[in-house]
Amino acid sequence: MLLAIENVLSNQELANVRGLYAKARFGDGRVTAGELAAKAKNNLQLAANAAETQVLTGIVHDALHCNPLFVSAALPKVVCPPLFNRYVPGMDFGTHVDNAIRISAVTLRADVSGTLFLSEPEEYSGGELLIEDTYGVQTIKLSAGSLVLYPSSSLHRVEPITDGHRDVAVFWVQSMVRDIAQRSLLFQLDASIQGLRARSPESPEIVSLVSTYHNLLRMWADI
Ligand SMILES: O=C(O)CCC(=O)C(=O)O
Ligand SMILES: [Fe+2]
Repeated sequence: MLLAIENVLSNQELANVRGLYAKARFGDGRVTAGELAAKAKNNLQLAANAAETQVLTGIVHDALHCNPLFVSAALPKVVCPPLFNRYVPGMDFGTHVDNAIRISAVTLRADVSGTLFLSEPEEYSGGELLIEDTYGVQTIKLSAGSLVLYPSSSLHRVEPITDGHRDVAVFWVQSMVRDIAQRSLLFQLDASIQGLRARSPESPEIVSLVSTYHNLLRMWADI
């Protein structure tokens, strides 16, 4: 399941993040890449111990956990501290699949990968995120403050940047529901319940659908 979520960061949060990016000093992105990804990865990254990293991590984590669509789609058990990346002209990230296990301040199994866009699409050329999913290759370039989520098992790449710079925060989620098909069903069911609630709040079926949602979650979730 590939899902774009708009306006995950408010204008104020985005301005704060961009202010911190403007002050930050970036190093080589390969320091956190696994053996295979290191060959493909060609970008800049904020060090985990840089002064700005902790503040940025707090802003992104808070925004994610407050976003009902993110919570419903990812059913997060653990979200790793994001990597704060910048791509300048000539940089790219070749085709790869993300490591199954991410080891950082927290160790997790990567079920869901996320890119939170911090630059506007018109601020750089190239730099599309290409993700192979069941329906073919999807090309993603979202507005600043928006997010794409995709299964960590997907092959993906970032096309070379030819002008400007592409700032993103990338992160991985270990989901309470490991199985992607089960997670997708729960997401669809939750979306239907929210739609029904909005259109017809008095529907007696809501109680039974919510019960079904929770009973499926009880059956499938590991916490
Ligand atoms: O920059 C992106 O959108 C994705 C980067 C990526 O694939 C990675 O860091 O593993
Ligand atoms: Fe990746």
